[in-house]
Parts: sequence; structure tokens; C-alpha cells
Amino acid sequence: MTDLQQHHGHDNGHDHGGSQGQGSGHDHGHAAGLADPCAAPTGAQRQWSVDEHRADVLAAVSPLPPLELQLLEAQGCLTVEDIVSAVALPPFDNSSMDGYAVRVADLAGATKDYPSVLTMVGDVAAGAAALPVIGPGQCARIMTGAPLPPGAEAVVPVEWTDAGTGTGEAATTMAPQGAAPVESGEVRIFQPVESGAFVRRRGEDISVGQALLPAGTRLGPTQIGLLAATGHDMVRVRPRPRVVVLSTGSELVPPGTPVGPGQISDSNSFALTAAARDAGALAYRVGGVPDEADRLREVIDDQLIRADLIVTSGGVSVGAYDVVKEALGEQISFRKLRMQPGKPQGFGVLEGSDGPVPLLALPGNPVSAYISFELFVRPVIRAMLGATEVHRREVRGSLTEPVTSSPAGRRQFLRAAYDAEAGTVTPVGGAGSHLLGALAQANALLVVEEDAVSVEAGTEVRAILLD
Ligand SMILES: Nc1nc2c(c(=O)[nH]1)N[C@H]1C(S)=C(S)[C@@H](COP(=O)(O)OP(=O)(O)OC[C@H]3O[C@@H](n4cnc5c(N)ncnc54)[C@H](O)[C@@H]3O)O[C@H]1N2
Ligand code: MOO
Repeated sequence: MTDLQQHHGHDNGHDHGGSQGQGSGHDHGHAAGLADPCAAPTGAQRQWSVDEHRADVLAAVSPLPPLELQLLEAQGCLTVEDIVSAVALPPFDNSSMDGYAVRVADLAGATKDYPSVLTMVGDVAAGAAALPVIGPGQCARIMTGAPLPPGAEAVVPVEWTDAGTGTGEAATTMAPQGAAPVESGEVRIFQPVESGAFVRRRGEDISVGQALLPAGTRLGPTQIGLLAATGHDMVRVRPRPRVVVLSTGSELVPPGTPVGPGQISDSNSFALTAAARDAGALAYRVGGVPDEADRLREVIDDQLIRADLIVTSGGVSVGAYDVVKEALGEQISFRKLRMQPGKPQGFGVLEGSDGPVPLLALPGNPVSAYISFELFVRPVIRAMLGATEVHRREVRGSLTEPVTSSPAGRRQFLRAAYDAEAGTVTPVGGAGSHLLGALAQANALLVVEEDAVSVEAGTEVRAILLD
């Protein structure tokens, strides 16, 4: 089955579940335009598709200019040039065991009963610079990571020896420094060894001039480790975008503060800041700006100095206190999208002290804000980071139960659980844009295409993975 089997319908003009109790979402004017493909709505009537809006937003942003950052500051960033190694790894032949550096011929035929007895001429610790020369019949105690001394061809682990105790017993550990004969005396070795055994050769991991990481590599812990191992302290990357997240609404109080009548805890600034960090940004949360246009304008002007991107939530609809519209209406264009939730969106570019700063104004309903972030803000952050793939991974799966909630003419994004093993997509909770409980259970967004009003169980559907 395919999602072509989703049932098509005419826009009934309701924000299904999305705006119950908030004006009930009457949309008659726009719906009429959408239902008739011959009509070409213009001006205030025009509605944009998700893809059109996303393309417009992405067209206005570019990757941030590269910077030299210290390794740990560059975690999660993408490199901008091929990085080659100026050094070999390992930098010198060294021991992979605590034991004795030996010449192979000296151990020929060694057994438990007839061990080879070698004279110790030195003790080589990791970091040793001056090395003893190992001649015939001689050996040196050596530690893991210590340079193989000249003359030695292999290392025997201490467990193959008596560690210089003279007891004839295999050692289980090395005598601590100073506690037993170390640089002198004899050691019994109970078996032969092959040339090169327990030796890690110079350059066997990385050779001088070898390509380490191609341009565009995301720096995770292992890549940072490799750069450190090859002596890099700085790396040229596109920096994390600095994203200022601010929520508007006079009803908002910070979580932890008792809520008074009509008040709610501000959750959007937390969810969106976390989402921005998750996308790779350096995010700053500015919570609860009251519904006063002058105040909001002031806060935004203050924040511009530290922002590569500003994300607001709330105040973009048609209410009397839709403060983002009031404060930024000149510089930001507000539009309605053919999606649910997330219909009202604002986007524009402000002038910051260091250049243009894009601003995305998301709707205030918490699920609308989060889904809008996933669809529009996350790709912007990824694009600023220099990623070539900016979108979340999409999968297809079999719908386990019917969906009947989708408004015609809108692409609906439902919270869902994707089971990779079973290849199924199960809606979680309702379509309401205030239903945060189910959002926290979901690992995917089920996409119900614009022209479908319902989808039968068993239909193959599209889902956007959230992790
Ligand atoms: N007459 C109409 N009313 C509404 C329409 C419409 O087309 N005509 N659209 C509805 C849709 S769809 C949405 S979405 C919302 C968007 O409204 P705003 O962006 O102006 O958001 P607010 O009114 O400020 O808040 C909406 C809702 O979300 C809660 N909220 C806001 N901020 C936060 C926050 N930081 N943390 C938690 N919750 C928050 C707020 O209390 C409201 O309940 O408009 C519909 N109305
Ligand atoms: O339903 Mo609104 O579209 O909740 O974002």
C-alpha cells in the first residue's frame, strides 16, 4: 500500500485539534482558495506549503565563516578543509606489553625447564629518552608504550618470565621500581618469541602526510582524539551558530515559580533551547518576554549582538496581543502555511552589528513551536554549521491504526512512535497543538499529506525521525 491511498477531502476550514478553544480556527477565506486549484490566492489570502516556506528560509541563510577553534570548542562542528598528519603514529617503535625487550636469537629453544637467562642492562619506562643498547645475551625491562631500545627485536611479556626473581616461577606482575633487581641481574624467559612480537611500529597507525579527516567531517570524540594524537591543538571549522531563543507571553512564568491565575510555566523557551543545542547550536534562552511590543523590540535589539539566529515563540497569530507581529511587522514577514500544527509563521532578516541576523518567529502553541523548530529552524542551524544534509532522516512504515484527524489542504504532522524492527508507525496522542505529554513519548512525526483527510491502517506512511 502507498500513501496515495490516504483519503482525500476538501478543507473544512477547521484547525483539527490544533486550536480548539483558541478561536476554533475558522479559516473560511483561505480554505476556499485552496480547495479550488484554479483560484490563485494572493496577498493576505495566500498560504504557503511547508516546502515553499522551508526553501525561502534556507535561501536566506548561509554557512557561518570558518574559525580556528580549540579542539574541545570545536566538538560537534564541521571541518572546512582536508586535514593531513604532520607526524607518524605511533611516533616511534614501542612496546605493547610490560615485559622485557630482547633479541630473538637469545630465546631460541627456551622452555619452562630450560629457560634462557638474560642479563638486564636497563629499565625503559614510557617517556624514556636515553635508551640502553641491547647486545647478545642482554635484555631491558620495558613498560607499555616505552620506546624499543636499539638492538632489541621483540618484547616478551612479564608473564613469560620470572621477572628477575630467580624462582623459576612465571611472574604475574612486574616488581615495582626499586623493589627488585631492575637495571641489573638476570631474568629467566620461558619461551621463544618472534621478531616484532609485542612491538607497535612507528607509523603503523598513521603515516606522515596521511589524510586524517576530509573537509566536512563532524568532530565527535574520536575525531577530536585523533587530532589531539597528531598534535593539533586548534582546528578550522564552521563555529556553532549562536542562537537566541526567546518566548513571548504575559502569561508565562519560569518553571519553578508558582503559577498564578491564568499563568503557565514557560516551556517553549526550554524545549527550543534544548532543540537548538541538539541541532548543534550554542543556544541562549531568554524566557518570558511580556506582550509589550516596545519591551520585545528592546530585548531583541539587546540580543542581536550575540546572535547568529533569533528564534521567538508566540505572538504571531491574529490576537490582540500578538506582540511579535507588532514589534517586528516591518522587518519580518508573517505568513500562513498549509500545515497543522504550525500554521502561522514569521521570518525575516534583522540587521545585527556584525551583519544580517535571521529571525524565525514560531507560533506559541508548544507542539506547534516544537514541530516548526524541527521543520524550519533545525535545517537553518545545520546549514549555518555547513552541513550538506540539513534535514532529519525520513523513513516509511506501515501505519498501525487509522488516522482521521487531518485537515484537507494542510500537511499534518502527528506525534508517532516508529518501530524500526517492525517497520511500523503508530500515532501517539491526539493532534492538538497543546498536547505536550504525547510529544514527549514520540520518536517520530507522522506526515499526513496535504490532500488527505484520513489514512487507513496498513497504509505505508512517511515519518520524520526525531532522534
Ligand atoms: N482567530 C484565530 N486564532 C488563532 C489562529 C487563527 O488563525 N485565528 N491560529 C491558531 C494557531 S493555529 C496557533 S498555532 C496559535 C498561534 O498563536 P501565537 O503564536 O500568537 O501564540 P500565543 O497566542 O502567544 O500562544 C498560543 C498558546 O501557546 C501558549 N504558549 C505561548 N508561549 C508559550 C510558552 N513559552 N510556553 C508554553 N506555552 C506557551 C499560550 O499560552 C497559548 O495557549 O494561534 C491560534 N489562534
Ligand atoms: O495549530 Mo497551530 O497551526 O496550533 O500551529
